[in-house]
Amino acid sequence: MAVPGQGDEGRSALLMKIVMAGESCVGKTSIVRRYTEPNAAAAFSSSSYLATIGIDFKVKCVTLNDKTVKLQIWDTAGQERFHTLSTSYFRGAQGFVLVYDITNLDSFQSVTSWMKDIHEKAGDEVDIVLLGNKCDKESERVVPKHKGEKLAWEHGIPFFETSAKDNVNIEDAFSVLTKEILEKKSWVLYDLEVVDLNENQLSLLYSRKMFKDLR
Ligand SMILES: Nc1nc2c(ncn2[C@@H]2O[C@H](COP(=O)(O)OP(=O)(O)OP(=O)(O)O)[C@@H](O)[C@H]2O)c(=O)[nH]1
Repeated sequence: MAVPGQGDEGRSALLMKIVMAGESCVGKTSIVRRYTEPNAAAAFSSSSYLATIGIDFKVKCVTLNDKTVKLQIWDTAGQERFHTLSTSYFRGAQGFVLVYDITNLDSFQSVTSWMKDIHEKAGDEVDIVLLGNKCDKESERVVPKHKGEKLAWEHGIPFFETSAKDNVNIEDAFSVLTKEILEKKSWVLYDLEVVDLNENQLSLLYSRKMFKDLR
């Protein structure tokens, strides 16, 4: 049986493009690191914050319904000056992790605008999971949990409160999202070959192949 993240990277696999979305500083990079890097906890030993410049992505292989699935997780920059660049990566995504910060009201109020961007660029059929991150900071909370639940319910999407810091609900959120994507009956997966052009930057060669029989 395939072991997630071990030894499957080189093999042709079903591929899902997942994009992180949400305002700056809500924790998108921290969530991706927590999910894809086993020792991500070390990242929280420092109080420094490095904004994502441009775009980055990580790859993680998981096994779903006995299929090896390569998750390509794009981490976009939330800063306004990168908005056009970030949203240009929405096209072709099958899933989105839309994040706000429970200690930042503006980040919650911008969720609807991010939803609009997602549907405009990626269509109405994409799967989205809404995360209220930094739930370890209960004393600084300004967005009640029920407001996040209500918003997610209005959009018909799953919702989790998460903490990248304490590793709360991160695995579950990605698991629910990837299962929803895989369960779509009329779904087409693209096999993308990721080419490492140099040590710092990655580019993509898209070789489109249809996978009709997913089960
Ligand atoms: N307490 C706490 N802090 C967090 C959590 N997630 C992220 N942070 C902190 O919040 C700050 C911003 O985190 P990032 O992951 O860089 O945020 P981002 O959304 O990727 O920001 P941009 O790159 O600007 O879009 C950093 O100082 C993190 O350490 C969390 O769950 N709990």
